[in-house]
Amino acid sequence: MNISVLGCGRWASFHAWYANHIGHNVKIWGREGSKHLEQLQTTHQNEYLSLSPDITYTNDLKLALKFADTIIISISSQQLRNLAKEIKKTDLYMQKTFILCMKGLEISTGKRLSEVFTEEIGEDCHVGVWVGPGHVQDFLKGIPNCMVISAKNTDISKHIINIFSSDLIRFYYSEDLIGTEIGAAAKNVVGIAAGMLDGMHYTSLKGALMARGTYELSNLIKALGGNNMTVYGLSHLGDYEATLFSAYSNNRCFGEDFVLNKPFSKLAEGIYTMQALLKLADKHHVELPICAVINEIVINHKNPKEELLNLFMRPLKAE
Ligand SMILES: NC(=O)C1=CN([C@@H]2O[C@H](COP(=O)(O)OP(=O)(O)OC[C@H]3O[C@@H](n4cnc5c(N)ncnc54)[C@H](OP(=O)(O)O)[C@@H]3O)[C@@H](O)[C@H]2O)C=CC1
Ligand SMILES: O=C(CO)COP(=O)(O)O
Repeated sequence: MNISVLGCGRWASFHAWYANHIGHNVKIWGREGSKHLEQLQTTHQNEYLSLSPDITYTNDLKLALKFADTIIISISSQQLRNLAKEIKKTDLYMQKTFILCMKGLEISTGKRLSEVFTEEIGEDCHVGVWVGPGHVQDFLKGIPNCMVISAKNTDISKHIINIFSSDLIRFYYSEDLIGTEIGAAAKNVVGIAAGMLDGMHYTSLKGALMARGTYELSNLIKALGGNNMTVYGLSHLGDYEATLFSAYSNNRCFGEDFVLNKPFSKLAEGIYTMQALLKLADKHHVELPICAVINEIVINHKNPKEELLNLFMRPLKAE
């Protein structure tokens, strides 16, 4: 089957590798001037992986959309609306299946990525999200993982699972798109908090962080109309190992480097997501103490140790 991958960074290149690995024909699209695209095109590799020479490349969005009926998108979440507008202009999206492989929320609106995409494109295509734990580095070593697909309609999820199942990735589907997307995006904020604890040598507080992180997110998911139990599934709690404990997690590394005053240049989606989550929390009258504290530290430059200790050592409160 033909698969197009829109995006050519860390996770998009993994998707291209994976689709090729399980026998699909793959075309990668990158925007005009993309250094990532140029590197892949000329060397067939990047800092994470090597790609088969069978994979083709383009910076022509129309060519990428014509190539396949199943299209993976993995770019930075804040750019999805712009890309969706470009896709809309091509008129080449009808009846295709778009799979959003990103973890974020739109900072200006708090909207989930499937909402953003559907708002721009309309209902003439199928949209699913593919999230859950997984790092390129682990998959490339052959270590399998479980991931989750969600869509408005379960038939779409099952269709995606049929195309992409393998011994390397075992899929589950979730009927709770709201909980799945919020959970996937929010785990990055908890990952930043975990990295800060690591940087402060307070790693043992990660147990409390996990207990309280799931609790506060479950309240938000419920208020948004999702299932509060989804937070304990693959998209959120199931991704804690890969984010709160993994040396490969950009979000955890960002948090650690932040408290150590070291620069961090890779994409840490949690920085944007925490701001979107706080808007949602405000609108729906839900408290998100962990998100609020991380926001105070990162955006308002409050003292990390003081803020995090205040968070966990708050006055008497029933669990
Ligand atoms: N287990 C999982 O499900 C994982 C999910 N992710 C998610 O994948 C997403 C991407 O992360 P990652 O690959 O690390 O990020 P990278 O920074 O490595 O790649 C981002 C890509 O987005 C592209 N891009 C940015 N803006 C635009 C735009 N306006 N139009 C088109 N392309 C654009 C960049 O293009 P350019 O090449 O020009 O810079 C780059 O190719 C994130 O949401 C992340 O959370 C990441 C890892 C694992
Ligand atoms: O989502 C991921 C692992 O499941 C990747 O997390 P980071 O973006 O923090 O590296």
